[in-house]
Amino acid sequence: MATTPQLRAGEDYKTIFDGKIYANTLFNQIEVEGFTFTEFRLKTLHKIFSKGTIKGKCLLDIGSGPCIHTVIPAAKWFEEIIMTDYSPSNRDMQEKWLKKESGAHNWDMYFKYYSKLDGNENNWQQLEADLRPKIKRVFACDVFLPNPLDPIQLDQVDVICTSACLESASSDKEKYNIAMKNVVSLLKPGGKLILIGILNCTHYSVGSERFQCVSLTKDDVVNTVKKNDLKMIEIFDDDSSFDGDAAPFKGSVIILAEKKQT
Ligand SMILES: C[S@@+](CC[C@H](N)C(=O)[O-])C[C@H]1O[C@@H](n2cnc3c(N)ncnc32)[C@H](O)[C@@H]1O
Repeated sequence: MATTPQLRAGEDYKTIFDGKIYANTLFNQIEVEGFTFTEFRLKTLHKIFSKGTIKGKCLLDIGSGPCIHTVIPAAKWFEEIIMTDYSPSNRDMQEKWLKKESGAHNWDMYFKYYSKLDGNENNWQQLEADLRPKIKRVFACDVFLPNPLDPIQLDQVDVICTSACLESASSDKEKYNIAMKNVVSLLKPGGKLILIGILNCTHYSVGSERFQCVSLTKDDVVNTVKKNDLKMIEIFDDDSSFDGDAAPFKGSVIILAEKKQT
């Protein structure tokens, strides 16, 4: 009889999570029949950033994992982009990509996809060359600390982007709310949050390990945003679902919100 794998969480991200396997499992393809989450994220982020209104000195990406797909279309609008993660394996993958070291994930198809959305397919290597020097720092981060970047004291930033992190880090809705509150404390009043959330997902797998996730509805996400000093600007949703063991979920949402002036 098949046994259900133990659900991993918290400190397991420091010891067990393998960023290389995660990247290879979820980020070796973009267009997958019946699975539109990746394309939904790329098209929506492209739409959000190509207006040229979401810009500033610093963009902070929270719980980046080994990934850079969220910040490619942001590069030209910011002086600096900071990537963060709780897992050392993910931060190592970030550093490898930045330093072009062996073992780095190959993100070429993502640069090609965005440059095609820009209507300038041949420009993808320029997008890559523009992004690398903008990512000046990769920090450790724990969304359950009042200052998630502790011991770093960062000036509040213009824009925060976070994708599938807060629900993966949280065991319940109360923790999800605390994580959101801590993350929003890093944002300037008037600053923008781009929150990418995966819905109705209880776990996801990385290799043979299964990680917990708090199951959220769209209303849960919207209500948590509104509870945390944020004003909704725009909401995008996708009803794509997936029932394979890698990440069973139903739906995803991207919220663009603004931190209220106090
Ligand atoms: C499902 S992955 C998402 C990664 C990436 N942002 C993406 O879009 O694929 C969840 C991420 O949350 C990170 N994470 C888990 N607990 C965390 C915590 N307490 N603080 C910050 N990040 C955490 C994990 O290390 C992992 O990279």
